[in-house]
Amino acid sequence: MTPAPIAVALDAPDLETAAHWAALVTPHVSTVKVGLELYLRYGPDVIASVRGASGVSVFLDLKLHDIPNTVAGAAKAVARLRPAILTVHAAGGAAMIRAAVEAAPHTRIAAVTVLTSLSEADLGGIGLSGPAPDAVRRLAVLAVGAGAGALVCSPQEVAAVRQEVGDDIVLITPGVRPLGADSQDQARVATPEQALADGADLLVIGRPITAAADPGAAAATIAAQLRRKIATP
Ligand SMILES: O=C(O)c1cc(=O)[nH]c(=O)n1[C@@H]1O[C@H](COP(=O)(O)O)[C@@H](O)[C@H]1O
Repeated sequence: MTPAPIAVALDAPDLETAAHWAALVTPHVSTVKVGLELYLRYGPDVIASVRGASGVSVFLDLKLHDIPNTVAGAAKAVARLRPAILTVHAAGGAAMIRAAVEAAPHTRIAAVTVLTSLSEADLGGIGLSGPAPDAVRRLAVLAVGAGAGALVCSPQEVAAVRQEVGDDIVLITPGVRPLGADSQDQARVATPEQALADGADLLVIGRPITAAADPGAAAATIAAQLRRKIATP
């Protein structure tokens, strides 16, 4: 069966747990995501551990955000690990995004627009006034212009971003919660089915899968729902 377009966020405190989750979910999903918690604790070895024998795509979520020269060096340092996707913050600006794209030519650079944990009130607090979709669209256009091949936004903006950037850009949505699930620290959320219907290519899902009693079964259930949605849109 084709794996569902889900990146499971392996936000685990230790490598054994992350590798265990990865083994449980990889029959059902296309991608696993390594974030700051694991990478800062274990470094490059973590990539091979979660990739395992399955050869699942690895999404390295380091959300780089610094001056272009520093980001170029960081992107080059991790490019040799051949992650399928590497994140940078779009707010780092066009030159920074371009530096990452040039430094990691075999990795898709995904620009994070506005974190899904930020509400409209939070945006005002950091000086990004106006509705979240406006800021997301602005940053999306800037990032694509700088060569980003993927964008990260919430499912609430994905339809608008798709309209803005067309079909060639991979749209990635965290902030995904099955119906009735706790949104926790996520502010701009939608269900997996809605995210897919609105044009997301890859859904990032962490705790709704990894905190389940059986992460493999949780991943299989969401994957089956998405496959049904793909078959009968
Ligand atoms: O870049 C990301 O993956 C990301 C961007 C964003 O705006 N919001 C966001 O939640 N994420 C990541 O997506 C994952 C969401 O996890 P859950 O909230 O547990 O589903 C975490 O690993 C976050 O670091």
